[in-house]
Amino acid sequence: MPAVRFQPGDTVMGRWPGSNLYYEVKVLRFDPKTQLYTVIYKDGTELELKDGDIKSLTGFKQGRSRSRSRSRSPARTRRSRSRSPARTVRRSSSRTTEVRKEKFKEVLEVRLTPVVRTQSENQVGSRYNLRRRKDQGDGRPAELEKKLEAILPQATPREAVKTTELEFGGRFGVLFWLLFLPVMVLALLILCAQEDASLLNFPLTPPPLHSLWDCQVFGIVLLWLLFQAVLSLLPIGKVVEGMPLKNGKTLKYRINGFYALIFSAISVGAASYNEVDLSYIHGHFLQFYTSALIISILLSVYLFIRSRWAAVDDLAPAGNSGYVFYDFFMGRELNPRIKDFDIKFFCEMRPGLIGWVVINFAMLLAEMKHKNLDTPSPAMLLVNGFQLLWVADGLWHEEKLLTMMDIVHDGFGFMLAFGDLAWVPFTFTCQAYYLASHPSDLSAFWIVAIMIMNVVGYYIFRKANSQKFAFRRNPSDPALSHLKTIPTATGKSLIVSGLWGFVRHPNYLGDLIMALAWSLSCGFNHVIPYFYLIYLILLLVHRNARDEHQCRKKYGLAWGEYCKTVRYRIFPGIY
Ligand SMILES: NC(=O)C1=CN([C@@H]2O[C@H](COP(=O)(O)OP(=O)(O)OC[C@H]3O[C@@H](n4cnc5c(N)ncnc54)[C@H](OP(=O)(O)O)[C@@H]3O)[C@@H](O)[C@H]2O)C=CC1
Ligand SMILES: CC(C)CCC[C@@H](C)[C@H]1CC=C2C3=C(CC[C@@]21C)[C@@]1(C)CC[C@H](O)C(C)(C)[C@@H]1CC3
Repeated sequence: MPAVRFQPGDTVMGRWPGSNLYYEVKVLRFDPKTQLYTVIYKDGTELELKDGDIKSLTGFKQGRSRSRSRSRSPARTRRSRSRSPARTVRRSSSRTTEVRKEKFKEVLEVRLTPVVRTQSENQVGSRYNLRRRKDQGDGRPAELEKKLEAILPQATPREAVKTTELEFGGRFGVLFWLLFLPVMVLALLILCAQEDASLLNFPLTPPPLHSLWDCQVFGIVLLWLLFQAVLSLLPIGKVVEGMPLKNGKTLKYRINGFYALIFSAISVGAASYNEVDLSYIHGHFLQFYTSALIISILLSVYLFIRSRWAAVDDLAPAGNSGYVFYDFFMGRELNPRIKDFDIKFFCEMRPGLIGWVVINFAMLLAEMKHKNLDTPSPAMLLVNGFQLLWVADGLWHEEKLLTMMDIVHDGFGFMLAFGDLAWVPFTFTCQAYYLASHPSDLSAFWIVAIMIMNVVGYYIFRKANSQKFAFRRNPSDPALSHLKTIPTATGKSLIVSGLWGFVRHPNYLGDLIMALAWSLSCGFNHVIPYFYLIYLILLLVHRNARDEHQCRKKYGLAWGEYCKTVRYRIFPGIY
């Protein structure tokens, strides 16, 4: 075990996680169990750092002066301030490499700007705002980093950081979820199909095997996945870069989800026009679910096995505890790819999400067929319309997913594979599945009220998400100049006015209002159509807790101040 190099109270240079920037920090404590130092930055942010991410002040300064004495031009002497020793140590190769590295350091050099805020801005007084010099958010550092990677000798392989904070009930909790979630979806579908869909009427005998398995259905599901994969690979739509990874590199993604939706709609429409009976999906729904479940399990096993060969930098921070079931559930690899095909991004946005809309349409046809209707019921039309809008919106804004926790932080394991391929298409469709065989007679008043509710929810959801995305992309956008913000030590600010000043997650609130509108469309006869709403409340409350935990770590005191300014989490009036 390595010796403890620093003591509480020592002032050292600490690397800012995920970057090559070093700031002066004070050591607060060392945890021998996790081998992590808790350090405090000048703005009060507390973080846990590995030994390798801490340099002694003297070593750091020596590194700096060594590099200064080697510099020839005064300009370079000026630039060599706040230089990372890690980079100094690496400087052993040719002169050309050195010159290129100097250029790179210039970009990474940081500036400490005291931020003085006014009385009206919550009396914060002065503090430091750390910004990358010359990085105006135009992607130049990432590009330079890539060039640098290409010219530098390979760095010593790093060890993966072990996941110590276990979520979802830890190693035993995930065992429960692994078994419970697939069974719960099955139970939900069985109940939905019953004439009396009351919870009290749940059949106690298990369903016969033939109602769960059909080779043809399995083949159709595979074909659907293949069809969506081909659509995702079509050279249509722009190619964008994702968020920088731990090693500073970025991955490229083709954004063509909305085209895929249109192609899929045309294909399904053409099939229906040519008398392909889509209500087949309704009649074989359990078999479709079992097929999707099996595929998600096989995919998770494949992902787990291939993660053994993944590079340290490609591992997700949350899925590397060393406990097999935990890591299998959470996912070890962050962005598993086969060549340029990103499996996680594909699964999140395509087969399940577009499948959801197709299944809804199949349920609409099944309702008309079974109830001998010339037109679908108003409730079925509302559910189909609302959910199509939600899916189309998601695919239209597909690029924004690249900044979300699921892509940036979570590994791709059973939770997301099952969630994307089985949970989304078979539980999110539960309202349409329910309506296909249960009536919901809505009065004109209710129809209008539900439509208004969905419009209000959608407005809040879209405005909040778009505002945050636009602000993150360009905080100095004149269109956003009316927003009040709180600066943080990372250089990013937090919006504290408008929707983001009303509650801390207005986008969740909007999503929940929409979910309520969808459920209300199904009437009050049974609780089953409210499943989606209940799931979303639980998921978003939990997600909110996870996100706030991450933000507290990232933003330290500034986050605490944000919480004091914007007191409610998701629901106004509830802390
Ligand atoms: N139907 C479903 O099953 C689900 C739907 N969703 C929906 O997806 C959407 C996105 O959700 P999700 O990714 O969880 O969360 P958010 O889009 O809310 O992202 C949270 C992040 O936003 C940034 N942030 C938080 N507060 C502020 C602020 N005041 N100002 C600026 N930035 C802030 C922080 O990241 P940073 O500072 O690093 O930028 C934080 O980590 C939501 O609308 C949600 O309803 C989500 C999950 C499931
Ligand atoms: C198995 C579980 C109990 C939970 C699984 C959860 C996942 C299915 C969802 C977690 C977050 C999601 C999001 C979307 C789809 C569902 C999952 C993966 C989303 C990509 C759908 C499209 C939206 O527009 C969105 C806002 C981008 C969604 C983001 C979160």
